[in-house]
Amino acid sequence: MDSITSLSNHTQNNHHSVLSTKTQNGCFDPKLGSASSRVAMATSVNSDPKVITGAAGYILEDVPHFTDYIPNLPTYPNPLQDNPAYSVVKQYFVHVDDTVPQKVVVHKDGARGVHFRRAGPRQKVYFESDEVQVAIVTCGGLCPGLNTVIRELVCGLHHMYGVKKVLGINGGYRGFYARNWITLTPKSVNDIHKRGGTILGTSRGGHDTKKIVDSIQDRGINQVYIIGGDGTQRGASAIFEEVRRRGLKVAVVGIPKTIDNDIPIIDKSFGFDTAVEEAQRAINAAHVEAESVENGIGVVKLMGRYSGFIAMHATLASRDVDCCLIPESPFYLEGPGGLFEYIEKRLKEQGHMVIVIAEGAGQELVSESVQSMNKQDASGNKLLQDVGLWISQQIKDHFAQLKTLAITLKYIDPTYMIRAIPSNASDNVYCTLLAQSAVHGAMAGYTGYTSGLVNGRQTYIPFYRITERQNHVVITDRMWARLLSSTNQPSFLDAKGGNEEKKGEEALNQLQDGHCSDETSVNKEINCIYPPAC
Ligand SMILES: Nc1ncnc2c1ncn2[C@@H]1O[C@H](COP(=O)(O)OP(=O)(O)O)[C@@H](O)[C@H]1O
Ligand SMILES: O=P(O)(O)OC[C@H]1O[C@](O)(COP(=O)(O)O)[C@@H](O)[C@@H]1O
Ligand SMILES: [Mg+2]
Repeated sequence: MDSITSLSNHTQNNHHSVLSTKTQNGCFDPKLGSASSRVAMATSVNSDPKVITGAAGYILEDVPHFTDYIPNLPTYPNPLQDNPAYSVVKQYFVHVDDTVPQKVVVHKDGARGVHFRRAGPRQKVYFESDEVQVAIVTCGGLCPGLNTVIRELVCGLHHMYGVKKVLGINGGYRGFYARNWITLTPKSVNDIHKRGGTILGTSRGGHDTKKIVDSIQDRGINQVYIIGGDGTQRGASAIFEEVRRRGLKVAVVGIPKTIDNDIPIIDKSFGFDTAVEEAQRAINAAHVEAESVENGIGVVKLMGRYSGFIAMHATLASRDVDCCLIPESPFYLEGPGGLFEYIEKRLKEQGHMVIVIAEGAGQELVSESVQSMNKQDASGNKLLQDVGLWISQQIKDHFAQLKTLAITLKYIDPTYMIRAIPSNASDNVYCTLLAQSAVHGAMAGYTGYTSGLVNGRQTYIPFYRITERQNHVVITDRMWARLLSSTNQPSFLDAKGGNEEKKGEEALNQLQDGHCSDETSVNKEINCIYPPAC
């Protein structure tokens, strides 16, 4: 990097928060804090971020490399240069200075802003093919495309780099030290992309980072591919730090998985399109049922614990939905501007209606009327109450009391159906590129990164940028405005509790703080209103 200079690491420490709740001996124990309290408790104990600055406000948030902590490593020519498929491709190897901007909307005098390292094959690699020993693990909830990523890691390593020793970890993180490992070959994974789930199995719940690294060391593993969501990537970051502390030449690579699309920075997560497509089937069914009777109401509950992306996109895609309720947009039932008033209006106008509700929506309302559970799952994620059932009952009770409008309500809950299926064609291509990019980076000596798509380009993103926050639908962005204008539903901003004022204040504060949402391209185009902050 000729033209750029490295920024003092000390000035960058504030970027780097570790979101793990660890016990003193390196275990992640979810009982020590909920997902949100974990964020609040974050302390900075990890290696410093690599931030490089250049002319005109250029910033590269770079990823670690073996050479940062292991001196005098030998390099080898990339075997792809002799591969007939790739050797003819002009500029197949990625230039060392290629980076990808986080924001594509720029202003004439604006700073160039944050960039990430472009993914892809490098001219030199840091492993000889027969030296490489790989472990692959899947953790957290299911997501369409997990098997495709596993397949393409195995096949990519084998066909592009001649790597033959690939092992699969059974049942998530704990499988590193508590289960037998599985040998993976191009033959054994040949058909797996046609199946939903993960052939490796998965799990939630705590694990012991030190035991995982012991086991990596004992088995001579030098590349670890970790497929999982926000919790998993936090775990991967801790594994990387331990590997680095021990000075091991082991590439720790994350591949972001989340059906909720709640991982920041990346355009969108794999399996998201498939899930939205599958959700259409439930919405169609709800629409058919609702349309077929007088004053029919169809309610569909979709996944989305803290982020309503699936509900928002399924609604926008379907055009049959009259109201979409997500965790980011509080709503209320009674009174002017409330849900009941809107339902009455829609039924009078068109005789039926469809409501899509994300599982994390309206949890505060459910807690008010049902005794709050405040429980967590094995990983410390909040366990939600069934808002779909709750809202269906509330609507039924309301119209039963009203007596002027007899409704028929059908509740459809396709929750697990949208994530337990194989990925569709476009997600399969996406999974392939993600897996191949992950492999190129590890072979080139990069480590401690998540492989992700940013503005349509494959990149390597440092773990701390992936784990520092969650991606949410920004209800002051254009995408949510598009949804409101497509469904004509109330914005629920004029709540009795002065909701409108509060929301307005929040939006203004975000702008005054210089906060620009860097959500996925799903709503990225909207980001900035005040150029200097971006
Ligand atoms: N804050 C954390 N720090 C370290 N590891 C974590 C953390 N949260 C979760 N994990 C680990 O990641 C795994 C998956 O986490 P989970 O939250 O269930 O799913 P996801 O990764 O899909 O969000 C768990 O088995 C757990 O051991
Ligand atoms: O029943 P499970 O397996 O805990 O999964 C339910 C949760 O999984 C999710 O799909 C998210 O999972 P991840 O955090 O693993 O991405 C949520 O939408 C849902 O609340
Ligand atoms: Mg998660």
